[in-house]
Amino acid sequence: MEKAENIILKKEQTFEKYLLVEKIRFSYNSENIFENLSFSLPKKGLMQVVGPNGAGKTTLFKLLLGLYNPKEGKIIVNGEDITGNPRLASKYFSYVPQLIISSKSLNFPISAREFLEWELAFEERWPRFKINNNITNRIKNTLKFVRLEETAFEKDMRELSGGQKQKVFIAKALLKDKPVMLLDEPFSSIDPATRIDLAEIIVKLSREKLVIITSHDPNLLMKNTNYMLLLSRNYYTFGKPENVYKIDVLRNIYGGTAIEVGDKHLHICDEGCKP
Ligand SMILES: Nc1ncnc2c1ncn2[C@@H]1O[C@H](COP(=O)(O)OP(=O)(O)OP(=O)(O)O)[C@@H](O)[C@H]1O
Repeated sequence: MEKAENIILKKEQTFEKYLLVEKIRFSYNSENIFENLSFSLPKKGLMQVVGPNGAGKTTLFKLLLGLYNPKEGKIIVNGEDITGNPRLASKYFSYVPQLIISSKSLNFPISAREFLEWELAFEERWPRFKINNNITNRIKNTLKFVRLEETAFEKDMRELSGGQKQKVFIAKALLKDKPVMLLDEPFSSIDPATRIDLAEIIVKLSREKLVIITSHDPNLLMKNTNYMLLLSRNYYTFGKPENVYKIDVLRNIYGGTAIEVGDKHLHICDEGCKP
């Protein structure tokens, strides 16, 4: 029989390849979004998923969250096969969806603090859950961690700016304290100053957990990025930025809108920039 301490050790073991995506094939209809997609990540750090509209970034997140079953392949977290199983996936992942600022559904008349209290009440399974000072303090500390100004804690969410709302949603995900955080385009519709603020928060988080973000502007976090997944339909490259974030790879993905500026600074042109 196995000794008790061995069993405990096994339970606490962290696999070096903490998140393993293995040979994923996925399609919504006849056309494959992913074909043989594989990558692996350690327990901590930052990965940026970069690719043009429709490349499959959000689909990848939905696969990680177990919301879709791939046609082939597996997703394994810390040795546990979570493929197509949202309940198992929710043990490991928290998710901040892309914030669509124009969405009326985000304009609910509830304060940031109340919103998070409700979130926590929903997460806690014990029936006598009551909001007390400890819970309120935990929420306030989380809101401070994401650098939401204290004057915004009690404001209705509909009065908050896009950046402030984004921070509340990151705080909501953080309260769940899951080992992997997925952020879908956290910088979209956010003003430049708040982007820098958010970027610093993301870097801080990536020292504690695995953070995966999708982005159209990888340069903002490039210095602190440990891995990149560059995606376009049926083509992908994965690796450390110094090995994969190269102009020829970007041109494969973005075509002529990928440009090299000055001293090897890579840039993906949007509407306001002419290649
Ligand atoms: N539920 C669905 N049913 C059918 N096709 C879908 C569905 N969801 C997404 N798609 C298609 O799959 C492709 C990948 O979509 P996805 O949203 O994952 O791309 P993305 O890289 O996140 O794009 P964006 O940068 O615009 O957010 C797109 O062509 C999209 O139209």
